[in-house]
Amino acid sequence: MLIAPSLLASNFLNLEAECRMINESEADWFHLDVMDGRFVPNISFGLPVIQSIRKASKKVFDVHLMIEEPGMYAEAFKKAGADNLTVHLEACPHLHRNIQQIKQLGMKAGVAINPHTPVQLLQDVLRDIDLVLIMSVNPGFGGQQFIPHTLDKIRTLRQKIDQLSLPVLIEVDGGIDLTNARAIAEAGAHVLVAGSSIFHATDPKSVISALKQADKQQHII
Ligand SMILES: O=C(CO)[C@@H](O)[C@H](O)COP(=O)(O)O
Repeated sequence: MLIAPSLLASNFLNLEAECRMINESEADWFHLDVMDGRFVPNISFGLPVIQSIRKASKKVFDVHLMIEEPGMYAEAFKKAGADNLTVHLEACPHLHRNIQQIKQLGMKAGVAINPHTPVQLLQDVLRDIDLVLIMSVNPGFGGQQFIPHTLDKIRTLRQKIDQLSLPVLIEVDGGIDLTNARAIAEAGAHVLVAGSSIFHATDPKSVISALKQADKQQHII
């Protein structure tokens, strides 16, 4: 199980310490949520912030673009330090072109889908991408409740990926904590994104370690 703490829930006044905590933890990726106030009704942070924290960590930078026209900025995010670049299916009328561009720039290509979007719509790009980001909340804000129907979407997608033997990771994002991580892992997720449950905890590193064991808990208990 890969763990990607979502920096959106971190203390922006003390980003250096938050980065240090992630570096010292068992987290695998930094999850970075970029919002434009158009595709989603919120504005977060962008290129200068990612460029700055790139100097503070060697971990994988997993950038989730909740923006319109992501193709206009793909090269800039590569230069800022993105390793994975994920665009929303709902924001991309030319999704295949966006995926090709991301891969040509040397990044892993991800496609995110909103809670109302069926996983079946990914069928014709599944062979071209490195990861699918299944949103388990409506994108735009941290601290929301996990939408239970997401579990069915994860199971359906995992079955398809296994059936085709594709090296595609399933990443799940929104409302994930220690109460639901095991169910999400059992449904077939490979990567868990968590914001509030990590950064609002008294001991964030131990939450990260516990989330990392989510797929093994049944053997521990
Ligand atoms: O992309 C998003 C929200 O749009 C997520 O990455 C959230 O930031 C996850 O935060 P929590 O739901 O874990 O607080």
